Formats: sequence, structure tokens, C-alpha cells
Amino acid sequence: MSRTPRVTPAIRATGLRKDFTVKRKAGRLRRTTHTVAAVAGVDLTVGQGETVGYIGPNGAGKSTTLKMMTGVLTPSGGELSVCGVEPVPRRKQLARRIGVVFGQRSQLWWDLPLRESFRMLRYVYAVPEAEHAERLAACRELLDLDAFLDTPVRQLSLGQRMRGEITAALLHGPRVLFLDEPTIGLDVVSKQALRGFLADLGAGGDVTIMLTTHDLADIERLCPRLVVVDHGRVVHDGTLAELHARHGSQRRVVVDLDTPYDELPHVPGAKVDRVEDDGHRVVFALDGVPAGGLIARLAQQGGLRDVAVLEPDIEEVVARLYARGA
Ligand SMILES: Nc1ncnc2c1ncn2[C@@H]1O[C@H](COP(=O)(O)OP(=O)(O)OP(=O)(O)O)[C@@H](O)[C@H]1O
Repeated sequence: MSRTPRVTPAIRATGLRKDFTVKRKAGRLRRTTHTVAAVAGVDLTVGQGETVGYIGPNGAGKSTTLKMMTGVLTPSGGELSVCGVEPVPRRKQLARRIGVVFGQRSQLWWDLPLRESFRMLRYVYAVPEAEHAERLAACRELLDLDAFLDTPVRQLSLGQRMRGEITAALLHGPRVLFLDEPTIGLDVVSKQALRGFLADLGAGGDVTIMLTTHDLADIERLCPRLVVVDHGRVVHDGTLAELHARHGSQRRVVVDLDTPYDELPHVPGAKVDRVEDDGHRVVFALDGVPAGGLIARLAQQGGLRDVAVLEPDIEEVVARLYARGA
């Protein structure tokens, strides 16, 4: 009898919790103790090779979750396994299987040229020379590192350092890559280049990517799956399209007219969202219907100068989702 092999998920969290005890001032001398539930029962399974965007408002518990997943913080409750092991007790083993890029912490040696940091990391992780050389050559090419390989890390620009950090996290061949705000502070060109690299890495399917970000363009470009957390709980787990569908996001049709219409046409599923520029611009919101019917009807009526169909705005839907959770 043949059996389908069971593939261990890259990450599995069940009822994951982290409580912090904090002291607050209550009067001149008194302090009271409170418990903050930073992560309040997260259930999450991430398959091998998936790219998941882990997003939420400030204080939602994203960094705390990533710190537990990378073995930095011990959970207060629930179960957690990353690459098949429990992170904190098996931290050493885990370190060889994961790569971590946390904006605030660097894994590079500040005073050494980038090239030397990479060489040191080969010894830290005991990576065979040929494997290391192959991965470094790929990163040099794809992340365009050559111009600053011999520059000390402290002299690198933020964008150059981030390319170095990502290389450093990949040189030992991790199965899961954790990225906390990888594009924060980068200029538009650097952001796009980094997103392109990460999108290709994710599409390759060998590395599972778990990414937190406040930059919604990162999500649109990189994350087929989106996990939204708020107050330490998962409030959405699915695709971006599902998030739009669930929250009633609408496509919009922006119509520019030569002369304003006396009466706006009625087309099922298309309602007037707003009228601007003394009637020269009309914005319709579509209730799940294609734009074709409305555009054909407008073309019949005449006087059409320009038409644009706008996809729903992720910023809008996420803002609404956060507001609802607050
Ligand atoms: N060491 C700590 N001691 C006490 N409270 C903490 C500690 N670390 C985090 N918290 C609290 O836990 C909650 C979640 O914090 P966390 O940093 O995980 O959120 P986040 O989603 O990563 O936020 P941001 O987007 O601002 O980085 C917040 O209320 C925060 O104040």
C-alpha cells in the first residue's frame, strides 16, 4: 500500500501566547502590576515554500510572534514548532535552519568589510566552502553587491546594508527566512529591487518566507497569503483577494466627460460613488460586476473622454480592518 508522505509544515503554532508583566504607576509611590497579552492565542500553519505576510497595526504582536518563532522569546502558552523543532529548547538546531533579518539588529560585523562578515558567517554556521561560495555568488549577482563588498559595514547606506543582511541570512541555506520590515527606510528604487529579489526567492519554493511589514506595497508584490493580527489575535488568514471580498472592497470606474450629463445612466451593479469637477468626472463603484456593461452604456450615451478602472485599494481595506478591531 502506498502512502503519501506527510510533509512537516515549516511553522505550526497552536494557541500560541505571550504575556508580559508590566508595572504601572498608580499614585506617587504605588505601582500596580498588569499583564499584557501581546500574543493572545495564535493558530497558524505555514507550509514549506509559502510566503506569508504577517501584518497588523502597531502593538498587534507581530514582533513578539516572530521573536518566539526564532527562539528569542519563550512562549507563555500554546505549542510552537518551526522547521520541526520547538524554537527555544532547540535554538542551536533551529539557527541552522532559519535566517533572520530584523531591522534593528545586525548580524554583520560593523567594522569589517562586508566580504569578511560573510566569511565569518561561513565559520559560525560551519558551511562547506563550495556551498557557501555558490550561495554568495548568487546573492552577489542578484543583489548587486560587488560595488561595496570591500566597504566596512558601518559605511554602507541603509539599502546596501539591507542587501548585505539578506545575503548574510541566506548563506547557510535556511529553510525559513524571517524578515521584520525589510524595506523600511529604503528609497523607492532600493525597495523595488529588494522586492524583486524576495519575490523570486519566494517563487523558487525552496525557502519559506515570513514577513512583517507596514508597507502595503510589499504585501501586494510579495505575499499570496496574508495573516492580519490585531490585539494578539489573527483576524484574517487568506489571500489579498479574499480580504477584499470579505470587506466589500469595490473596483472603481473613473469616467471623464467632455460635457457633464444631465442625467447619469443607471447600470445594475454600478453606483455613483462621487461626482467631481462640476460633473466632468464621475466615479462609479462596482458591486462585483465587470466594468464592461457600464463602459458600453456610457459609450452609447456619448461624450466620453477617458475611462480608468481602479483596483481596490489595499490601504483602504486594511485601515478599515484595523479600525474594526480597535
Ligand atoms: N518586553 C516587553 N515588555 C512588556 N510589554 C511588551 C514587551 N514587548 C512587547 N510588549 C507589548 O506587547 C504588545 C505587542 O508588541 P509587539 O512589539 O509584538 O507589536 P508589533 O505588532 O510588532 O508592533 P509594531 O508594529 O509597532 O512593531 C505591545 O502592547 C507592546 O507594548
